[in-house]
Amino acid sequence: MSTTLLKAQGLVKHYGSRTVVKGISMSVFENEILAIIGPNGAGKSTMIEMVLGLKKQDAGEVNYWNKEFRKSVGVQLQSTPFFPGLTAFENLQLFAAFYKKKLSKQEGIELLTLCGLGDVMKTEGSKLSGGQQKRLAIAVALVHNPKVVFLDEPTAALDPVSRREIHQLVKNLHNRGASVVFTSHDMEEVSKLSHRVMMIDQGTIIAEGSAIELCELHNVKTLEELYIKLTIGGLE
Ligand SMILES: Nc1ncnc2c1ncn2[C@@H]1O[C@H](COP(=O)(O)OP(=O)(O)OP(=O)(O)O)[C@@H](O)[C@H]1O
Repeated sequence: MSTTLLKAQGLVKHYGSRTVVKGISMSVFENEILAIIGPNGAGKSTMIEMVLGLKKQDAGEVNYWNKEFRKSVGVQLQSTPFFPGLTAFENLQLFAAFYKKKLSKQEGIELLTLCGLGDVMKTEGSKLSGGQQKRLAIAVALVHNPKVVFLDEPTAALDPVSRREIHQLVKNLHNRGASVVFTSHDMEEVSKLSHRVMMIDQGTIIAEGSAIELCELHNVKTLEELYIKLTIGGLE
């Protein structure tokens, strides 16, 4: 039985009169790749932000495997603001300092190269292309060698080769023992990468299990078919 690294129970979030997360419970286990999927506006990012303590929930609680969890969690949100005037490398150094980690030049070069930014280390972070900024956000999420990494749409807006590189990066993180929680709208990517899938619609979990289990259970061939079946009731 794997260790539970994080357990969220009964999370609720209201915005004005709208309830966008309606009592979601979730766990993250050691060394798993968990995909959170669902339509735009389903509540995925809000859920992740509450789990990370970046947004305050209106009800429910989140427990981590230890009180110092922030030191062991890496986060790439959908948009990461980089510090103006600082290069990609300097941004990475600055984020490392937030985690009280001294980043050697060699470590910084290796991480940026791993994230496909070897050629643009000296370019100002805020002037990188959209896809490169996404990669820098992922590098920042990994700078302190975290045990759990949350990646919110890590491959959105990336070209096909860059996507594959991010897939490899996720596999590498898993191989070195980390857990990865990611969101994506690419069902093929989710099927290939994840061990477990959590499908959210309108603020509630509508399916949970491995992609294979879920397809068998709902008698469909692909996760995309399942997604369509469960979220809009199937195509005629
Ligand atoms: N700060 C906010 N104020 C008001 N409404 C918000 C706020 N943040 C999010 N919402 C609303 O909450 C709902 C859930 O948003 P969320 O970003 O969690 O969805 P998502 O599942 O991550 O969507 P996507 O796939 O498009 O990223 C949406 O209807 C969104 O408009």
